[in-house]
Amino acid sequence: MQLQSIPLHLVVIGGGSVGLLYASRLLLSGQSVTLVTRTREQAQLLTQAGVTLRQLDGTMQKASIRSNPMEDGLPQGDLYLLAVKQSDLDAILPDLRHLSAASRVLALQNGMGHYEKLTQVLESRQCFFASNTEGARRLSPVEVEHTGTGLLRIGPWTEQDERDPICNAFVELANRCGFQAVYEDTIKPFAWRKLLANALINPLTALFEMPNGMLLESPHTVTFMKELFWEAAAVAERCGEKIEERDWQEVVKICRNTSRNISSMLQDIRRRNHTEVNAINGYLVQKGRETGIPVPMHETLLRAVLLKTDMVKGKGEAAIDLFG
Ligand SMILES: NC(=O)C1=CN([C@@H]2O[C@H](COP(=O)(O)OP(=O)(O)OC[C@H]3O[C@@H](n4cnc5c(N)ncnc54)[C@H](OP(=O)(O)O)[C@@H]3O)[C@@H](O)[C@H]2O)C=CC1
Ligand SMILES: CC(C)(CO)C(=O)C(=O)O
Repeated sequence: MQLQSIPLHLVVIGGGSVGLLYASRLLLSGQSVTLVTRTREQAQLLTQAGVTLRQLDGTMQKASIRSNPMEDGLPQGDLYLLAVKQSDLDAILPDLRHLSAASRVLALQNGMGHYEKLTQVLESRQCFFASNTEGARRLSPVEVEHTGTGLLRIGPWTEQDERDPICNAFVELANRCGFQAVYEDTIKPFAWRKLLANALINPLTALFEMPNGMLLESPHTVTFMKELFWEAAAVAERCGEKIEERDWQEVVKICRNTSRNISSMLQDIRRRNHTEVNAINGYLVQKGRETGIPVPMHETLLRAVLLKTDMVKGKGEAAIDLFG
C-alpha cells in the first residue's frame, strides 16, 4: 500500500494562529480541510472572505475555506488537528467522544496534560501528539502570518506495534505542503524536552516582557534559567525521562533561533488572555508533588504569572497602555 496515496479529509479545530496556519497551508496545496471555529462570526467571515496566509518573505496567498462553528458539531473527518490552547481542550472533549473509531486526533498543544485528557474520551490508539516549533501569529480572524520555520514531530504517546497509516499519510502530506514533518515512534521524550524549554522561556519572557533572545543577554537570566532547568529535569527524570547537559544546550539554541519571537505566554499577557502556565509550570509543580521532588522555583514562577494575568485582566484600559 502506498501510504501517501491515502486521501485524507482533515478537520482543524481552532481558528487561531496555529489552526489558520495549518488550514491555509493544507488548502493551498489542494487538501480537503474544514476549519471549526469557536464563534459563528469567525466561521462566517472565513466562508465569505477565505483565509489569507502571509508567508515569511512577506508574500500573501489566499485560499477558499469551509468553516463551521463548534456549536454545529464536528464534521466527519479522518484526522482532527486540535489547534486550541491546553485550557480550551476541556470544552471540546464531549464532541471528541463521538468521533468514529477510525478517526485520529493530532494534538498540537504546548505543555502537558493533553494525553490524560484525550485518553479519557478516545482510545489511546486514536490519539497522536505533536511537538511543534513552527511559528505563527493570527493577524485577524481571516489572516495569519507565518513567523518562523520549525520542525513538526508527530507520534503516539508511547510506542505502538506499527505506524498508524493515517498519521503517516499526514506526515507525507505535511512535508508536501511546506512543513518539515517527521513521524516519531513515541512523542513523550520530545514533549518533555519542549515542556522544559517552555517552562523556562515562556514565564520569564512574560514576566520580564522581553523577546526570547534577550534572556541570553544577561548573566542573571541565564543563571535563573539554568537553575529552573535542573529543577524541572529532576521531575522529568523521576517520570522516566533522562535529561542531560545537551538538553540544556537545546534550550539555549531555541532562545537563539527564536531570538526575536514574542513567546506565546507574553503574547497572551499582552492580549490580556489567560496563559498556558498551568499546563507548563503548573504541570511540573503537580508532578513534583506526586513524585516528591521539590520545585520551589517553578511554583514561584507559576504564582507570578497567574498574578500578572489577574493584574492585566483586571486593569482594563490601563493594561493596554502599559503593554501596547
Ligand atoms: N502560535 C505558535 O506559534 C505556536 C503555538 N503552539 C501551541 O499551539 C496551541 C494553539 O496555539 P495558538 O494557535 O497560538 O493559540 P490561539 O489562541 O491563537 O488560537 C486558539 C484558537 O482556539 C480557538 N478555540 C478556543 N476554544 C475553542 C472551541 N471550544 N472550539 C473551537 N475553537 C476554539 C480560539 O477561538 P477564539 O479566537 O474565538 O477564542 C482560538 O482561535 C497552543 O497550545 C500553543 O502553545 C505551539 C507552537 C507554536
Ligand atoms: C519555542 C517558543 C518559546 C517560541 O516562542 C514557544 O513554543 C512559545 O512561545 O510558546
